[in-house]
Amino acid sequence: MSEEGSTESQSKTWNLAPNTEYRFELDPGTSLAIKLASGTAEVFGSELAEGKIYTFASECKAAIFTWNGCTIEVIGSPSTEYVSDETPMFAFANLALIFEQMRIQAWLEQQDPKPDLPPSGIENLPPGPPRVLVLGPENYGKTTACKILTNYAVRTEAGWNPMLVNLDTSEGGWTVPGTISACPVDTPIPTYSPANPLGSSATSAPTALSSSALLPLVYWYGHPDPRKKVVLMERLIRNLGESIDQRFESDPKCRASGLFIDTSSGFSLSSAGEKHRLVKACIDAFHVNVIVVIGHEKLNMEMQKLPAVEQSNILVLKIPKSGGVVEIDQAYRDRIIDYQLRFYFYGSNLVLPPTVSASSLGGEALVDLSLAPHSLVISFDDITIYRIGEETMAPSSALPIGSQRTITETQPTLIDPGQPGSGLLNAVLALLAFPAEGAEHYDEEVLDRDVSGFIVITELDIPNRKLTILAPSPGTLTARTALVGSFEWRE
Ligand SMILES: Nc1ncnc2c1ncn2[C@@H]1O[C@H](COP(=O)(O)OP(=O)(O)OP(=O)(O)O)[C@@H](O)[C@H]1O
Repeated sequence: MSEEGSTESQSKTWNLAPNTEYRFELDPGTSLAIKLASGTAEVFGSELAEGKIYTFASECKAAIFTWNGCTIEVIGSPSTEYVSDETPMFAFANLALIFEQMRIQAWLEQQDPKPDLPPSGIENLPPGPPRVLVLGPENYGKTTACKILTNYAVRTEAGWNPMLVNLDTSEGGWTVPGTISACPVDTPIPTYSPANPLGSSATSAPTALSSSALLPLVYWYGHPDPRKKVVLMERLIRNLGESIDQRFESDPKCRASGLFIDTSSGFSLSSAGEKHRLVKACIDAFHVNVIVVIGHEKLNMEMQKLPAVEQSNILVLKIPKSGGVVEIDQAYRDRIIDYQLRFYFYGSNLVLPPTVSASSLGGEALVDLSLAPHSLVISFDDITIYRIGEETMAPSSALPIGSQRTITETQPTLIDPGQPGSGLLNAVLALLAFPAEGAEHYDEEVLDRDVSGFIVITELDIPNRKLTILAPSPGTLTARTALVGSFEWRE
């Protein structure tokens, strides 16, 4: 059980004028409670209910925005707090309007017989539902933009359920870091902790599902930087795109709702000879028809001129960067990875201020989602572990003269846990979802399988050929196949 800090109980009231936001940042080990006393307010597009209390923890940095003015009561002591009247929320509202038009048109187009279509009212919109790729440098608010736009879509009366795609492998989205994932969203995504930036998923808590727990489709990449293994990343993006297409075939409402793709800054950086290769992969796999560039003129121009963008008539829109987006450093990023891994296995137990009772809480704050992971001892022979690519291999200079390395970036290499330096101790492993567990499969197939869960190797007993595993549930791991990357469990 992990504790998410203590909250001091002093309370402060803030009166927010229309179109302003209260921004706050929390220190490690502290938490904050905010009550909407009157008026209307939202956190990154997710509305707050009047009179309810919302909690924030794990060094959360966020803002309470109001369109019409409100009064909030803040219980606790954030390390930074201020009100700003300079926000990009009008730009987001305009984007939301454009995307709503595209959804309505796409939905009507899908009907049989097709009704007479009313004019969209907005000129030169690309055809089809909004399939939006969000790009920008590091710490520009890409994840926040995706959240706001998704939340504005699900809040309309039409009942849209857009697909949210997380390609930021430096953070886990709904699961652990190192993954890419997608999930249809039909209720607003709350913000309360960077341990689960896109809301809680069902994958970590099969016995404690909240009504809005999401079931994302997940593929394992294994590293924070998408440029580390570009060919592998392209292949996973293609796989995810195909899975989403299949989902859209069986769910026309989801198809018309469109999708939002969150990326890491690695997608926006052009490296020599491979200019915007991952952007092109996204355009192809997700049939992107809108690119939203956050606050970066040069990237905006590069996108307008990208042949793949010109050929497909993709609409490129630039929106300003919010002054509220926090510059986060590597140490904080490392702590977020730890929070996300810990949340996957242990859940969280938030300490409430003395004056706050659990019954007064609103939204989806996980006050007491304590999970009990299991420690299992298994034999080396029970599990097959692969690493993708060549990182544990001898350097090319150590190969015999004249011989060439034949292993490619996407070649699965079988790992022997008995080999010293296997890199398995404390490694995070993704368990693959093979339809028939234990059935024979080709090595290559491990590249294209989605993930059913995660485990950590906590002890390696080479003499007795045993592994001690931390697993979210007690089930057997016999004949399972797993992938290892570069993420480690830190106590
Ligand atoms: N208006 C705001 N007020 C306060 N905090 C904010 C605001 N907008 C974003 N943040 C916070 O700033 C941090 C960075 O934002 P975000 O994760 O959206 O950026 P990003 O561009 O996706 O980052 P990355 O480079 O890691 O992909 C997050 O903790 C987010 O909650």
